[in-house]
Parts: sequence; structure tokens; C-alpha cells
Amino acid sequence: MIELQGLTKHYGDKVAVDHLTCTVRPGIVTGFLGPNGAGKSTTMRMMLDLDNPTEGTVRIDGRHYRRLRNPLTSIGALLDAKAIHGGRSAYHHLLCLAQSNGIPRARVDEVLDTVGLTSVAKKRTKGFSLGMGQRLGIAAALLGDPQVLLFDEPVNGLDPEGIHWIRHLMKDLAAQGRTVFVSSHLMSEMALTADHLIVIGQGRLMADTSMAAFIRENSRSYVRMRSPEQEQLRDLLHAEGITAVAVGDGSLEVDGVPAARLGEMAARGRVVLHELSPRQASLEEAFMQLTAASVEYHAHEDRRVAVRPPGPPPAGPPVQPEGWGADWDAHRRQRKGS
Ligand SMILES: Nc1ncnc2c1ncn2[C@@H]1O[C@H](COP(=O)(O)OP(=O)(O)OP(=O)(O)O)[C@@H](O)[C@H]1O
Repeated sequence: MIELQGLTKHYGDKVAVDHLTCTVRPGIVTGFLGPNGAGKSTTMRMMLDLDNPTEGTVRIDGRHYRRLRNPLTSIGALLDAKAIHGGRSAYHHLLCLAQSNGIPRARVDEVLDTVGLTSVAKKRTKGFSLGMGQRLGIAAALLGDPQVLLFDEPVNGLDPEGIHWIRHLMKDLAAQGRTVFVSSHLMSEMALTADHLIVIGQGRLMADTSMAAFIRENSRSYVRMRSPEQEQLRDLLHAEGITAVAVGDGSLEVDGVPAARLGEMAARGRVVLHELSPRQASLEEAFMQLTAASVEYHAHEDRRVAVRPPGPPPAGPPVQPEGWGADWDAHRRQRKGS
């Protein structure tokens, strides 16, 4: 597990991480969320001893990072996939890491196979597309077969197939009993991957809870009802002391009463229902609700309009990864499709 105790980081006057105390447990995927500038990357860097805390400690399976004999065999991390020597091949990049950490050479082939890079293992990494770079970074994280894994924005640059792959990889790693700690700005992806969430805002802990509890506690749940006899339905509910709020699209919203009870009431009152649906806010809504006050940079309404005018997006060329890496990605997709 990873234990943070009063972890704090100052950059001059700026408090990037502020007395963070929490434990990241094994056997589950723990998501790490926070608005831009909340201190996620700084926290992850301190976990890996790449930055010194101003105060507080980080322990990996009970030890400080510097006390780990071969760190890669205890903790693996994907922080910045671009931080690779471009002149080296994927194979040599991993081999250097293996040799300096006492990891057998055979493991290099294994992890290349796991991330699907075997066919390009001898190519120089400077030709790699964004998605291939991410896969290579993940291979490096897995190299020492560590019990603890950190992934900072792991789905960055991956196509839908790659995103699906990393989601299942993280779940499998957790199911093997490992500690998996992952940050992402993609809320829909986080909702599908993480079992537990640690949320920070302006460096401070805001939530340390299960995904289900986080959504329940930070969002509104209600039941949506639609009826061709809306007035009768409202009167019926009113008679039972229930307030139904009419929303623009002709439906009613009811807070705090289970859908089953509302359905039974409508049946007893012989009111026809066209819709009776319990609604729960998404992770994104719950996250925005919780962190609204701690967002460092807000978009200015006028500026946003200026940047993105109404109508279809301009017909410029899509941003594509350059070099033969792009071809490799396209071929891989084609192979999958055929
Ligand atoms: N080397 C540094 N020198 C000065 N300030 C820094 C440095 N690194 C980070 N900061 C500041 O510390 C705060 C936390 O930054 P950090 O990159 O950890 O946030 P983050 O949650 O990872 O953000 P994002 O989601 O945008 O990646 C920010 O206000 C940032 O400007």
C-alpha cells in the first residue's frame, strides 16, 4: 500500500500539496482526482522521490522510497510518457531499465508483449506515436512486476481500443492484489475503472471514499416521471405530501421518494405513466459539485466564445501523431478490424 502522512509541498509562497494524509490500498483501483493545479502530479512525484516534501512522509509498503532495494520491483510508474531517450529502441530503453534494477532480460520481452509493442521493439522511440509512447511507459512501469503501480493520465493519446485495454489491465492488476493508483481528467473513464476515489483541491484532501458513496454524497438523486395526465399526477402526489417539480420538457422530478413507491401511488390513483426513472448524477457532476470552489482557473465566458465560435469546428487537419508510429497505429486498428 501507499501511505501519505501530512504530505506537504511548497514552491516559494505557493502551497502545492497541503498536509495530505491518506492510504492507497491494495486489491482495488484508486482514482486520484482534482481540478487543474490541485497538486496531483506533485503528490505522485513525491511518492516516487522525484520531489522532496517540505513536510510529511510517503511510505511504500511501509518503507521510504530510498529504502527500497530495487525500486522498480516495488513500485512502477507512468508519469510522463514523453520522457524517453528518442534515439534508443523500445527494447533498449526497457533493457537499460532492467539491467540497472537487477531485472532479468527475459522480462523485457514479456512486457513488450503485454503492451503489444513486440513488432516495433527494435524501432527508435522518436518515431513513436503518442499512443505507442504511452504503451512503452506502461511497459516500463510493469517491468519489475511491482506490487504498487502509479499511472498519471494513462489514457492520454490512446485510441478507444487502447483505452479499453488499459482499463482492463488496471482492473486485472488490482484483482491480482496490487495497489493501483491512477489520475485522469476523463471522468467517464474513471467512473468505469476506479473502485475508490481520493479527491484533492488546492492541495488539500476533499474526499477519500468509494466511487458509489462519492457520487451519492456529492450529487442529487431523484425520480423523473412523465404522464399524459400530468395535472392529475401532481394532485395525487400533492395529496400524499410529495412535491413534484415540473421541468421544461413536460416531465416531473421528485426528490427523496423511491421510484417503486411513486409507481404504486400512480397505479392506485389510475394515472397513466409514460416514464418512471430513477436518476443519479454522473461522476463528472458530483466532481464539479465538490470541487467548484477549489478550481484554480475558470474559463472566462467571453473568451470562451471567442476561442470557440458557434457552428461546426473549423475544417483544419486533425492533429495526428507524426512518423511511422501513426502508420503502426492505423495498421493495428486495421488488423483488429479484419
Ligand atoms: N516546479 C514548480 N514550481 C513552482 N510551482 C509549481 C511547480 N510544480 C507545480 N507547481 C504549482 O503547484 C500547483 C500544483 O501543480 P500540479 O502540477 O501538481 O497540479 P495537478 O493537479 O497535477 O494539475 P494538472 O491537473 O493541471 O496536471 C500548481 O499551482 C502549479 O502551478
